[in-house]
Amino acid sequence: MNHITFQQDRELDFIGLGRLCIDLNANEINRPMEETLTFTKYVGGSPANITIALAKLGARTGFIGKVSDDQFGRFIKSYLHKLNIDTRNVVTDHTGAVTGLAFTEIKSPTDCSILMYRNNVADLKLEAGEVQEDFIKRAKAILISGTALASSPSREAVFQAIEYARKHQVVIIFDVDYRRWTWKSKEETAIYCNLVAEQCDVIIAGREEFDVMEIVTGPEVKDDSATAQRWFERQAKIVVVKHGGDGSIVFTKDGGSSQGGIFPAKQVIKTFGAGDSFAGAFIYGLLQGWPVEKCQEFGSASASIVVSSHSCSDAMPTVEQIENLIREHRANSSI
Ligand SMILES: Nc1ncnc2c1ncn2[C@@H]1O[C@H](COP(=O)(O)OP(=O)(O)O)[C@@H](O)[C@H]1O
Ligand SMILES: O=C(O)C[C@@H](O)[C@H](O)C(=O)COP(=O)(O)O
Repeated sequence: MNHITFQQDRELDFIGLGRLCIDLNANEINRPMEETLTFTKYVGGSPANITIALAKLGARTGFIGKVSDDQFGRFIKSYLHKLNIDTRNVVTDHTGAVTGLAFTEIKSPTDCSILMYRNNVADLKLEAGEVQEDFIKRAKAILISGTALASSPSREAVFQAIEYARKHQVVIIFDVDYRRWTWKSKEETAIYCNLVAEQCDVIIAGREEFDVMEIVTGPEVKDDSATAQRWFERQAKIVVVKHGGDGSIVFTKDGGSSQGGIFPAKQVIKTFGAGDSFAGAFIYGLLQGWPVEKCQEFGSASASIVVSSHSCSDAMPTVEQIENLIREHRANSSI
């Protein structure tokens, strides 16, 4: 029991909506970008990573997005096919738009940053008329990535998807996924993210992301419990506040909360990807009907595996890998 009721008669467990991009992760780790010579190419984009995480855990998944009509767009689509992610609503752009690129700089395990190239990107060109109602109604849950709200027409496509999801009782999950380069101002981010969050059943964001959303609404004092309460007065049943290496707190509408720590990684390679792997495994747990504490533990263990790896998407773990890590951790803690 976890406060979320999924419609059981659905062909798909989960649909991700938003960007399908490329991550170019520095091969020479512990160096600044200026001195980096080579990169490895992976499928990336936060909602893509989350959907890939769920697919690797065995969920039946699909995606709504737009890719460029070039080698990168084709690489992304074929990667999704290999993981059995339904791409019937992944549209190909024909206006000359490009794939967003995220170059990652791994200066040290704790000092990582991302250089994003996002001019004229295909993902933000998804139009409301391209979102298929018939596809959304086949799913138990849909994830909205906040970055898809950064400009039109993708912004309207999100609102269209939410309309269809609500009409067909598809659980709506919002990952705020704030990438400041994509937005004109924090106020713009706050206004659109708040408009979406008030229609969502599950909201997942870092403390700093909630702070951005609270610029226009308050409160002045930043408090996780007060933040969650504000969304429980709307549609939300679960609010997750992420705190990086300090773990996370999951709040539920009935007044419950669960403070979760992390699974310390043996070797942290980089910190990005933690949020996406956490979200993927957490949502997987919700779909299984697990209590939120178990979903949170599963998410944290998944994040620990991804921060120990070079990639985000490729490194998303299987159920067995996560269970092994949790078992190992318990065995070590009881020594
Ligand atoms: N260095 C780390 N080692 C192990 N787990 C981590 C680490 N950093 C984050 N996590 C886990 O991943 C979750 C999400 O991380 P966070 O950094 O808050 O998200 P985001 O990547 O979206 O900013 C945390 O709540 C925690 O469980
Ligand atoms: O989201 C992007 O466009 C880049 C991602 O693919 C990248 O790997 C990343 O930053 C992961 O984000 P996080 O999980 O929020 O740390």
